[in-house]
Amino acid sequence: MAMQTGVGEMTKVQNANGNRAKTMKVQSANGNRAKTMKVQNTNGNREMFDRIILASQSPRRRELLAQLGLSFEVMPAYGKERSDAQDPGVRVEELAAAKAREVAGRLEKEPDRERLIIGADTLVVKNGEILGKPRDEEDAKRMLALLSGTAHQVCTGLCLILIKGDQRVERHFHETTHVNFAEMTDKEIDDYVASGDPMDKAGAYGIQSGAARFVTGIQGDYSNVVGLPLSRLYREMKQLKKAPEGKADREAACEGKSREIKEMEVATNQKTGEVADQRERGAAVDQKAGETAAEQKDGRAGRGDGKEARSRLDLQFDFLRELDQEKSIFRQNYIGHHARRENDAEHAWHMAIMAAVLREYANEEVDMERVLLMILLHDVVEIDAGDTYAYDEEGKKSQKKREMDAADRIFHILPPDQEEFFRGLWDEFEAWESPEARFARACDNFQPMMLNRMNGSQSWLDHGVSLSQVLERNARSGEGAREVWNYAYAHFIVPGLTEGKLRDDREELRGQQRINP
Ligand SMILES: Cc1cn([C@H]2C[C@H](O)[C@@H](COP(=O)(O)OP(=O)(O)OP(=O)(O)O)O2)c(=O)[nH]c1=O
Repeated sequence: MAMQTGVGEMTKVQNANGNRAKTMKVQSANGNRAKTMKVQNTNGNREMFDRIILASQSPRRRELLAQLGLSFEVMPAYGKERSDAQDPGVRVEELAAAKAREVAGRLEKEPDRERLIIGADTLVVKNGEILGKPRDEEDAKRMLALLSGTAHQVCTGLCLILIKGDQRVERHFHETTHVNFAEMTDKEIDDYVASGDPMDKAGAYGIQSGAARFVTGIQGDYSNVVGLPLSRLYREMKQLKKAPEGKADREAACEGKSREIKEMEVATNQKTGEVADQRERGAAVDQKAGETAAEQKDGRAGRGDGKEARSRLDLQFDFLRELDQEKSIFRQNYIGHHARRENDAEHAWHMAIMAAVLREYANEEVDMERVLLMILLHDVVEIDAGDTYAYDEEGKKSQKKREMDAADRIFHILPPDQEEFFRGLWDEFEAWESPEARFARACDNFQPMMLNRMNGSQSWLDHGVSLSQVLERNARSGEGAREVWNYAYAHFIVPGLTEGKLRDDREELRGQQRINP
C-alpha cells in the first residue's frame, strides 16, 4: 500500500532508439545505467502521450508497463496513503489516486508538454477481509493460512492523471481477478515466508514468483494480480488520448465535484459520530430515569426527543438520507460479471425488476405495489445489522434480534403514520405469510442464484456451500412462484452441482427425500 524510496530517486525507462529499437534502458536520475531489458513492441509514444510517468516503486509494475512498449519514467510517490473505504474497489482507487496526485502535484510546477501520471494499488480480499502487505512474518503466515485451499480476489485500482496545459483530467478504475489456492501445509507456509518473497506483496504472496506452485487457477487478468491490469490500462489510455478537449473539461469538473462530495461525506461522518454520542448520552440519562432495559438497548431512548419539533418533510428526508447507507452495504455475492460484490441497494433494485417481470408466475394474485415496497425495504435493517450471508450459520443465530432492533430504530425516523405503514410492510415480508410476502421472498432467493450462475458460482466457492444448504435456503421458494423455482433449480443449481461448484451431499439428501423441488 505504501511506498517510499530514496529522496529524489527517479528512473527513466525509454526506447533506446526511437520506434525501431528493440531495447529499453533503465537509468537512474544521476545517469548511471541501472540495467537493460528487451521489449518486443516498440511502437513508441507517438500515438500515446508525450511523457508518461509511473508513480510507483514497484519493480513488477515497471516491468509490466514496459511490456506496452512505451517510453516512460518512474517516480515513486512519497508518503503513506490511507483510505478507510470498506469496499475494496473504492479503496484501491483511492490509494492509487493518492499516489498519482502526489506525483502530479510535484509535476504541476513544471510548465511542460502533455504528461500522463499512472498510480496503482493492489489489495487481496478474502471473505470481505482486505489484506495489504504483511506487517511481519507472523502476519504473512496468518494471511497465507487464510488463503490456503480457498478462493480469493485480487483487486488493483488505477488512477490516470493527464495534465495538458492548464487542463487536468483524472480517471479511476479497478479490476478484480479471482485466484484459487491449493492447500498449503504449515511447513510450506513457513518455508515460503522464510524465502522473503511475501513481505513486499499484498496478501503475502507473489503469483509470478514463489507462490506460483500454490495457485490452482485464476479467473481474470493475470497482470492485474502482479500489480497492473495491462489490457484495461492500455484501453483506458487510448480512450483518454482520444477524449476531445470538451470532455476533458467536463471530467475535470467532475473530479472537483467528487472531491466536494467526499468532503461532505467526511462532514456527515463527523455528524453521525456526534449523533451517536448524543444517543449514548441520551441513553445514560434515560438509564438514570429508570427507562426500561429494552428501550436503552434498541436506542429508542433519547432518539424520539425533538422528533415532534421537526416537520413532516424533515422526518421524511431524514429517512431517505438514512437509506443512502444501503448503497455501502456489500453482500457476499458478486455482481454478474465478477467485478465486485453487490451492494444492498443494487440487490433490492434488481429484485424489484425481477418481481415485475416474473409477476405472471406468482402462485397467487398479488398486490404489486406492496410486493415492490416490501422488496425495496426488506434490507434497510442491514444499515445497522449488517449483511448476514445466507449460509452463515453462526451469524444467523443473532440475525433476528439484530434486525428487529434495527427496524425499531430506522422506521422510527419516519412520521408516525408512515412508520406504521412501512414497518408493517417489513414485518409482513419477515412473517412470510401473505401472497405478496411469499412472492417477494421467492425473488429474494432467485436473484442471487441467478447472479451466482452468471459469475461462475463464486460466492458458493468462497464459502464451500453445499446442495443441502441451497435447498434449505430455498425450502419455501416454490410457495411464491413454483414454475420459477423449478426453472432456477434446473438452470442455476443443477449446473453448479455438475460443475463441482456446489458441494455434493446428495447421498445424505436422498435419505431425506429432498432431491426434487
Ligand atoms: C497478489 C500479488 C501482489 N503483488 C504485489 C503488487 C504490488 O507491488 C504489491 C502491493 O502493494 P502496493 O501498495 O499496491 O504497491 P507497491 O507499494 O509495491 O508499489 P507502489 O505503491 O509504489 O506502486 O503486491 C505481486 O507482486 N504479486 C502478487 O501475486
